[in-house]
Amino acid sequence: MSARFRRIGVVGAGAWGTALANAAARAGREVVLWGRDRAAMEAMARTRRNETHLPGVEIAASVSPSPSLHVLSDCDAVLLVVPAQASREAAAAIAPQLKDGTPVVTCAKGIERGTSLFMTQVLAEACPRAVPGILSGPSFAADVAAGLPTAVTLAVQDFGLAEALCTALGSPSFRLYHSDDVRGVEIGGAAKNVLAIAAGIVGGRELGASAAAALIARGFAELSRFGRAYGARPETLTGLSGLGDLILTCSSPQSRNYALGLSLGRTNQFPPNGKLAEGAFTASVLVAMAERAGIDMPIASAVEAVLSGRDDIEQAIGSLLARPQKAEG
Ligand SMILES: NC(=O)C1=CN([C@@H]2O[C@H](COP(=O)(O)OP(=O)(O)OC[C@H]3O[C@@H](n4cnc5c(N)ncnc54)[C@H](OP(=O)(O)O)[C@@H]3O)[C@@H](O)[C@H]2O)C=CC1
Ligand SMILES: O=C(CO)COP(=O)(O)O
Repeated sequence: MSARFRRIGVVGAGAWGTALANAAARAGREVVLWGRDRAAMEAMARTRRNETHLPGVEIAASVSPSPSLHVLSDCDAVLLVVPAQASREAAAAIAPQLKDGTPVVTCAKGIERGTSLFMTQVLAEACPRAVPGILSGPSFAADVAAGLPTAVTLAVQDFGLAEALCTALGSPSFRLYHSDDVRGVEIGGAAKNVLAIAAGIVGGRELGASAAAALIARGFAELSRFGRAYGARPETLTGLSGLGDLILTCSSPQSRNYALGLSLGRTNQFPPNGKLAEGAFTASVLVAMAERAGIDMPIASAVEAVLSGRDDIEQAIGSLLARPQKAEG
């Protein structure tokens, strides 16, 4: 039993929040799962299911779903698991409840539009008394909830705290690697979502396995260039939260970002189900930040041009094929 992190708060009862609540319970923690929809949280407490966001999964006995923010006041650490663009609002809402110095680990993958801030920077502004961290890596909520083997990275500036949090939340099926490269971890998660939309387009247009592999390799070059410019360490970019998550998200229709691209590639239409694809919200801010830093990101730029309606899919694919790099890197 981790005496330091007995009680964990999970803020956001979507697919990933619910899966992480169960993972923390599996690690032996007492968990409160907060969601903003009172009726949904009451139903979750009663039925032990979250059929809206994570169907077919039983919520563990040591997870207490609640619509009340007060339940966070005696949490030893909090996971913030809402969409990237909602993170500021959610962090500000929980801030008055938390004890000074509570670790708050954001699990969102994106960059805030309007401010161009990474997720832990948003946290630092909206919840200044918390210690910010980030959890990211290749992990579908359904896989984690099913207890399938997954491995992700949790980064906090204080390496010892990162290690302690990993010990408290990890289990044999949910392996947590600790890091103090906060920026590197958050960049990987944000950038890979945009690149996965391009991978989906390539899949949807049936351009072949060779093109799919080229897209991942060249996408990784873009992610790495962006990461280097914004302070990521090389070993983080080649690790779980960078290359690892890029490979997962660029190769599986289970990914909502890939599925968005797949639909665009097949039918030129957005998918009808309206599921959260973070890359669609991150593309414009990622490309603008790349331009400001003087970085070439042709794949991300092609995605942004399609999403903003400037290019159709044929133009986007054409611009990718027409822009060979002089040298790799
Ligand atoms: N699903 C996955 O496999 C993984 C997801 N992630 C990341 O986790 C983040 C969340 O994704 P995921 O859980 O899948 O998304 P979902 O769409 O399943 O759930 C999002 C949840 O956030 C809640 N929410 C939205 N806005 C607010 C707000 N302003 N205040 C409070 N709660 C809010 C929603 O509430 P309501 O139901 O009321 O709308 C919903 O419960 C994303 O950044 C995603 O990239 C990371 C790894 C894996
Ligand atoms: O981040 C994820 C897996 O690591 C989930 O990917 P999607 O958000 O594209 O579904």
